[in-house]
Amino acid sequence: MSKNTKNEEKHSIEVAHDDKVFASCTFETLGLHTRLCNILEEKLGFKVPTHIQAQAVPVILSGKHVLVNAATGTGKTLVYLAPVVHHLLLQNDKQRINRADGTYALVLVPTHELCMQVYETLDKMLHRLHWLVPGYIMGGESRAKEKARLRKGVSILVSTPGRLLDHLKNTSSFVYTNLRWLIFDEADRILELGYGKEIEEILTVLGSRQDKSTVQRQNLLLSATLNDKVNHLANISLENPVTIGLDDKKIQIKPMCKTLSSLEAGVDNASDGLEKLTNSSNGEYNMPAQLIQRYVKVSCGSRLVVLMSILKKLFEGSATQKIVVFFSTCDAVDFHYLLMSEFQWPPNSNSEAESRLFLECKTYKLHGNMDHGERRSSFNEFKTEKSALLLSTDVSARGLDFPQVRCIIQYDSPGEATEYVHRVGRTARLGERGDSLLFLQPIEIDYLDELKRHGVLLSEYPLLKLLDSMPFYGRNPNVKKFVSLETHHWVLSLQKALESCVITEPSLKKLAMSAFCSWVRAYSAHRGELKSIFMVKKLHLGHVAKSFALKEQPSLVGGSFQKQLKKRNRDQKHKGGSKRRRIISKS
Ligand SMILES: Nc1ncnc2c1ncn2[C@@H]1O[C@H](COP(=O)(O)OP(=O)(O)OP(=O)(O)O)[C@@H](O)[C@H]1O
Repeated sequence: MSKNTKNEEKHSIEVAHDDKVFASCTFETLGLHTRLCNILEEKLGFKVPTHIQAQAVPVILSGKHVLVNAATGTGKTLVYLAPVVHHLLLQNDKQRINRADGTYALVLVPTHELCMQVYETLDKMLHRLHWLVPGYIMGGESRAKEKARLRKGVSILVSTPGRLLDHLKNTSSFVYTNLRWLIFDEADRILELGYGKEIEEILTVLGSRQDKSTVQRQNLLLSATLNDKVNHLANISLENPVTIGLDDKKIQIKPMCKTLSSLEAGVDNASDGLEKLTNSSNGEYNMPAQLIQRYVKVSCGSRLVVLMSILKKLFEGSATQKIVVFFSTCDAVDFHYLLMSEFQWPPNSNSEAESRLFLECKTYKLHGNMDHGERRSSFNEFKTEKSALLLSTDVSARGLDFPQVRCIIQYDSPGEATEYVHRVGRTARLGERGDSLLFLQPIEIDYLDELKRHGVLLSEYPLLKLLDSMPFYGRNPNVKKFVSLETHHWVLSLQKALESCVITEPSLKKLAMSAFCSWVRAYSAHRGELKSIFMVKKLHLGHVAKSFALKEQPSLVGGSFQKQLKKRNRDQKHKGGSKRRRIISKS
């Protein structure tokens, strides 16, 4: 948690350090409207603020521009929503607010799911305040319906950047002359996804309005991790900001001459501001203290078997088990989803009664290539399940609040350390316990040093112990213990069974081949220093194929893929930069 004692002194808030999550004050003592405090308790069940809420809410109430950096799952959503609702309640006490006033607060978020999630919290907060209208707009929804909603008036609007810009430009009935708050939630991710240009345009459109208007604007930026792009966004959007949750070493908001879009393209690395940010990118992350973080070292060809075994063990070991597994591509999610929904055990069983699914759990998937309806129902259903498995790309990595997720498995490595932090942040939220497991191949083990640079330390998962304990092993007393992973009886048998399943099911085989191809492409798209850890030329493509339960590397894919790789390398040399990974995992 933050060490920003200045703010604590300023607002005389006593934050109890004996409790790791909650502060020893009440929402009233933070200065929030009594009506809002009642709603927080009765509608949301929030009795006392979390530490970050206790620290940040009074500062935000004071009207300052604020940059908030706090660990995942510490309640940052309320940090910005509560002061906005408070001020609107006060305003309404003096002069009635109505829909025709248009939008008072804009919340920008990177993904649809986060948009819905923030909207739902807001909706609960405004339940009894009928004159304050919550709303959301986001890509993929009907523009006409959104236009109609905006025409009627939305007091607090949650949006993804592209769609907001669209309405700012094209919906003349969208009233935002009273806009008082502009909030960027998961600010770094918005920029990671390539929305830099849209953000600049949004700031220009809203900024020019602000010049003409008498309304005073307060801008807020929030994220669990920061990078040079957030520094730049902070620089162009915040005036004399208060930073909360940051020590001075971590970030210095310093003028930078670059545009957000040039930062996205990795152009002009030699600016003054970037020097400061190199320091910030070496800084330690705020991780939930109770999170148990481990890694498992697995050679490429055994990855699938190990994943399946660990999942089986976890689901059989507990009646209520909620797990999220992260993959690097949509194709990989589709393949593993179908495989896990079809793969039977024991294999080749004659009797239907004897043969069951290898993983007997409810399985969901979530990625950006799914249609909106499917994506929404997956998200909502997994949220309400007590025991289930979610296979996902990084679309779930940011901000999503799935209750009671006990374990995060990063089957494909996250790339930058910030992504690691957000992925594991889907568990161990608000002081709850949680485990995380990172898969690494022996050739990738230096990634642990990259995490260590940010103060993230992982212990090794006892893999052989797990494999020795699998039931199949018990039936074969002649097998020697302490054999290597690749020659382990359980591993060999399960791999064989998985390969037979894939080869006999054409749709599965097709998905495996596409997933193989996009996996290697994603692997080759790691940026900067990570390129020396995740080196595609060190991969044995035959073993990669095995990890998709393919007996051999698909020859067709291999040839064309090598050509694609060479072309990509040539293109990157010409462009002098890499736009890379986010394009593939734009989830
Ligand atoms: N004061 C509170 N009392 C009880 N629960 C709370 C309180 N504040 C927030 N929560 C709950 O804590 C969970 C995490 O909150 P939230 O999603 O805002 O965290 P976050 O810091 O934004 O996480 P991330 O960095 O992953 O986006 C949510 O389920 C939210 O409802």
